[in-house]
Amino acid sequence: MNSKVSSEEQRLAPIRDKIDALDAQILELLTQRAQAAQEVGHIKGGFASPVFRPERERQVIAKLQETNQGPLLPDGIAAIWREVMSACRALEARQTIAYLGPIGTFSEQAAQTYFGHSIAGLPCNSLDEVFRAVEKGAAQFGVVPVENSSEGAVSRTLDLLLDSTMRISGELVLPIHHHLLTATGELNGVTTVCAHAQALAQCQQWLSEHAPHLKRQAVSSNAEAARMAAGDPSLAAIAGIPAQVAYGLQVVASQIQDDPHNRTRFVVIGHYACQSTGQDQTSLVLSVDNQPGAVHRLLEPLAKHGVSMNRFESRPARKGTWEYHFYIDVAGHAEDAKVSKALNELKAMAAFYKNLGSYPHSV
Ligand SMILES: O=C(O)C(=O)C[C@]1(C(=O)O)C=C[C@@H](O)C=C1
Repeated sequence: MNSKVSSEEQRLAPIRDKIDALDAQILELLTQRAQAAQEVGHIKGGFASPVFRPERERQVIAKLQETNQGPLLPDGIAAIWREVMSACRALEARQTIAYLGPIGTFSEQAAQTYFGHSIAGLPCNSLDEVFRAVEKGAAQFGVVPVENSSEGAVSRTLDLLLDSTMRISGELVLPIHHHLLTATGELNGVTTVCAHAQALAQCQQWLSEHAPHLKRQAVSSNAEAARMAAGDPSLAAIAGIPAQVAYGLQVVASQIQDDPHNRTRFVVIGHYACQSTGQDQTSLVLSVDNQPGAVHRLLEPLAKHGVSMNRFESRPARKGTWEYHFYIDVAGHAEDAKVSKALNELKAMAAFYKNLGSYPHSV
């Protein structure tokens, strides 16, 4: 060992001893926390009530972020306590979470980010299957994409939310970084690039500039594209790092999405109705009779009661007529006084009204 290394080791040793001692204390505290969660689990078991409480988990994280003095960043606090609560929750009952598979999709990453890693994942072949899995009780919750910052709404999810009996009980926003991947890390012999249609659209400028010769082929998911590219030297895939790792691919070019801030918003679907936390959002689907000014009038109760609208999206009602469903997110919980008044008035005016759920805003 040279003297530089040995002096570094000498200085590190006492700090590492301190870290070991702190870890032992953290483990002791985590053990006590896990035992408390087990007690909560026994009480809930007696009432046959749900294990996962998104509003409580959000409160725990928000309170810690408020009292945190640094140097840990708020995102770090959220990531650590999501995993802590995931492990504690699994002691009460491991939750099964359905998402669009196969393994390595952004949906899987979203499910693990939101629920932590102490879950049983249920990868599904389609968004329809995710909804069915939760409806039938094969999973307690599902995680589905609703909108992307570059490509807009995920229309199949909107249609399924409209027809489903399930509620939205949470949301999360995930940065989406796409990479060009092949089995060898090179493009020699590659003729076609595969990805989900949304990913191809999110990378279209980059592909036109840097790989105009590649044929573009839309497949059911980016992870499926990665799986295909792993076994076929004529294929490249566009996918994220989880898919690259899952299928043992090499990166040809990283971060090829046209918008560096590309993000996707996911919602958590299930049967659970969240209580108010003071930091909530409510998602609605509405339609109005086809009359001049009807949409404007419909939204008046929101302004009147000071409820802000976070999102407004329209989808054809799929009846062969020029009718639309409006997907609206408003700030607040449906049981908050002013939101409740606004929604009652809005419901009275709408030709169709469905509350998809009130849930805590993402932290
Ligand atoms: O407070 C509860 O209801 C718990 O079950 C405990 C706990 C936690 O670990 O803090 C775990 C699971 C729930 O989703 C919420 C919180």
